[in-house]
Amino acid sequence: MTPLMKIQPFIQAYVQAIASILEADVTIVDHELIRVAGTGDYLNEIGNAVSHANFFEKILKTGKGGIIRDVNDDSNCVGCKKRAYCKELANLAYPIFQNQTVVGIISIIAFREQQRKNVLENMGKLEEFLKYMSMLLESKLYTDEAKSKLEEQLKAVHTAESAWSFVGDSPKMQEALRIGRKVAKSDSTVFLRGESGTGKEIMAKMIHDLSDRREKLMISINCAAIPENLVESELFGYEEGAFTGARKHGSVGKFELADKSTIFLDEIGDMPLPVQTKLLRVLQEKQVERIGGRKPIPVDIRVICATHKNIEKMVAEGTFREDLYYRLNIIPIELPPLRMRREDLPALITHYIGYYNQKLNKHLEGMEPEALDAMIAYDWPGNVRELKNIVEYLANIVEGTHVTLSDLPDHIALHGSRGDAPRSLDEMMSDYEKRILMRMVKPGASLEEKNHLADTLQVSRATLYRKLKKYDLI
Ligand SMILES: Nc1ncnc2c1ncn2[C@@H]1O[C@H](COP(=O)(O)OP(=O)(O)OP(=O)(O)O)[C@@H](O)[C@H]1O
Repeated sequence: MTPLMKIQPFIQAYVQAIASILEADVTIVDHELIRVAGTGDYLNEIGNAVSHANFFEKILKTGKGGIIRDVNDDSNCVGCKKRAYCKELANLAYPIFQNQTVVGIISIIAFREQQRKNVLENMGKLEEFLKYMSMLLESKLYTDEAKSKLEEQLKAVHTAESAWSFVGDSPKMQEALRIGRKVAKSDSTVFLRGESGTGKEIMAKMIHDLSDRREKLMISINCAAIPENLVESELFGYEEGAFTGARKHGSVGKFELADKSTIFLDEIGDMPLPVQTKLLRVLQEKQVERIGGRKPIPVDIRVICATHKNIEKMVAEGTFREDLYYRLNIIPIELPPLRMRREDLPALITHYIGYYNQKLNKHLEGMEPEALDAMIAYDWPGNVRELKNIVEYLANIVEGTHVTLSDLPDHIALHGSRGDAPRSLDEMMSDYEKRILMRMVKPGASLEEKNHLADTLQVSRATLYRKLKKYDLI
C-alpha cells in the first residue's frame, strides 16, 4: 500500500475541507497514479487509475508543480486517451513529498467555466496554497511513519520479553493478584506500590493484558530514567520549532502513542513538579497539548503508575502534588517484598531454573537442601529481580544437576545451615573457608599456581597445603 493510501480516510476528509473553502474540486493521487481522494465527479473514482498520465508523470518526475489551462489546447494533454471526453477545464497541481521523494500529487480542478476563470485569475495564490497543503500532508506522513516505526520497535521489545507470568501463592501475593485481575476491565487509575524488583511492571502488564485495551501496546515510561528537562517532551510531544534542537516535523509524545491503550508511568515519584501539573491536566481533561502546539489532542488512555518511594511523605514535604496524588491513588495495589513472603521462594526458584534451562540450554534440576535453606534465609533486598539474576548466574556456572551451598555467592551462602542442628562458629568458618578454596584452586592446578595462591591469600605454603588436604581438594 502506498504511503498516501495508508492514510486515505484522513486525506479524503482533508480534500473535502479544502474543496469547500476554494469552491473548486480537489483530488489527490499517489505515485502509482491511483486516485486516493477526490471531490465532485471524482468522489466515485477513488481507487481507480487516473488519466492525465503525461501531466502527472511529469510532476512525479520533476518534483515541480504544473498547470493545464485548457484541456483542448495544452501540450500536457497531447496523447491522452481521454482528451476527447475529458470533463476538466483546468488543473493546477503540486507534488506531495515524503523524505524528499514525490509520493503523490494534490490538484485543484475546474469542471465549470467560472471555476476555470477563478483558478487562472488566482493562480499565484492557489499555487502557494497548494504548496502549504502539500507541506501539511508531508508532516502528517512523517508523524504517522515515526509513530508506526516506534510502535514496531516497541512491539519487538514486547515480544522479545516473555509474557508476564506471576509466581506466588503467598496470601499477600494472592491478594495483590486478586485486586489486579478484578480491576483490569475498568479504566480506573491503578497505583502500584512496592520496593524495587517486586513485580510492579509485570503487574501493570498483566492488568493491561487482561483489559479490553490489550490489542494495543502498553506504553511504558520510566520517569526516573529520563533527564528532567526531557520528561515533558517525551510525555507530551512537541511541534516543530518548539525549542532549540526540536526535530523537524516535531515529535509524538507517549500519551498520544498510548491513545486507546494503557500508559505505565514507572517511578512517578521522580516526575518533576511542572510535569506533574501538566499530567494532572491531561487526566482531568483527557487531552494533551504538545509543547509549542496550539490545539489540544484528545486521548483515550488508562493510566497505571508505580513508585517505590514514600509518596505520602513527598506530599507532606511538598515535592509531590496532593491533588495529583488523589487523582492517581484510586486503586492502590501493594506488592510485598520477597522477605515478607519467603514461602514464595521455592516456587520462584523452580520457575526461574526452568526459564534459564530453556534459555541457556542447561539441565539444572534443583537445589541441595542446604543451598535452598540459604536462599530462603537471605533477605533479598533486590527482590525478585535479584533472585532472577542469581538463578541466571547459577544456571551458567553449576556443572552438576543440583545447586550446592558452595555454588552460591558468598553473601547468600553465609545464610546457609546444615540440617536442623545449630552449628558452631568453627563449623561455619570451615564451610566458608572450604568454599573460598574451592573457588580459587582450579582442578589440576600446578605447584607454581598453588604457591602463587598462598602468596595471594597471605598464608604460608604449608598452611595452604594443610587446608587443601583437610577439605579433600588435593
Ligand atoms: N511474582 C513474580 N513472578 C515471577 N517473576 C517476577 C515476579 N515479580 C517480579 N518478577 C520478575 O522480576 C523482575 C523485576 O520485576 P519488575 O520489573 O516488574 O519489578 P518492579 O517492581 O517494576 O521494579 P522497579 O521498581 O525496579 O522498576 C522482572 O524480570 C519480573 O519478570
